[in-house]
Amino acid sequence: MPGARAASAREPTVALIAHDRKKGAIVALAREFEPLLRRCRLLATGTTGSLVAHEVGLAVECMLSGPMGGDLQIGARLSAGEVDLVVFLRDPMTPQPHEPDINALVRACDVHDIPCATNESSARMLLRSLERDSEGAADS
Ligand SMILES: O=C(CO)COP(=O)(O)O
Repeated sequence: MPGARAASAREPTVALIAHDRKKGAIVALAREFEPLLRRCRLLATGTTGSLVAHEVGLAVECMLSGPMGGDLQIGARLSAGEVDLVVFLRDPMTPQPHEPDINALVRACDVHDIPCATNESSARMLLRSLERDSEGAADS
């Protein structure tokens, strides 16, 4: 996958983002993949990042909170080639005031062909794949 492109040259950068009703799910995912995520560079929107850092003890570079422009900041980093994988647990049941920013980030993933998981099952698949890639890189 495209994320593997950069994984061999440097540690992969993973962006973590979750809407409020998905905060518990992102913390659970971060706990589940903690050994992998510890070997990655992590970016996150503000509240998500603080929560993951506090609850799981991972080092996270926090952007602004999503509604204040954090999704756009991650989109800019991604467009500059600095993000390898995005986990964006969106809440499909709650309208968001910054819907255009959310769409812009998901669009940036499509424009730059960066894997983007928007639910927990797909996040697990992508993170497992990254895990396998990083184990392969460690073996070679
Ligand atoms: O709103 C978000 C993503 O669109 C998430 O932002 P926070 O992590 O700051 O809650």
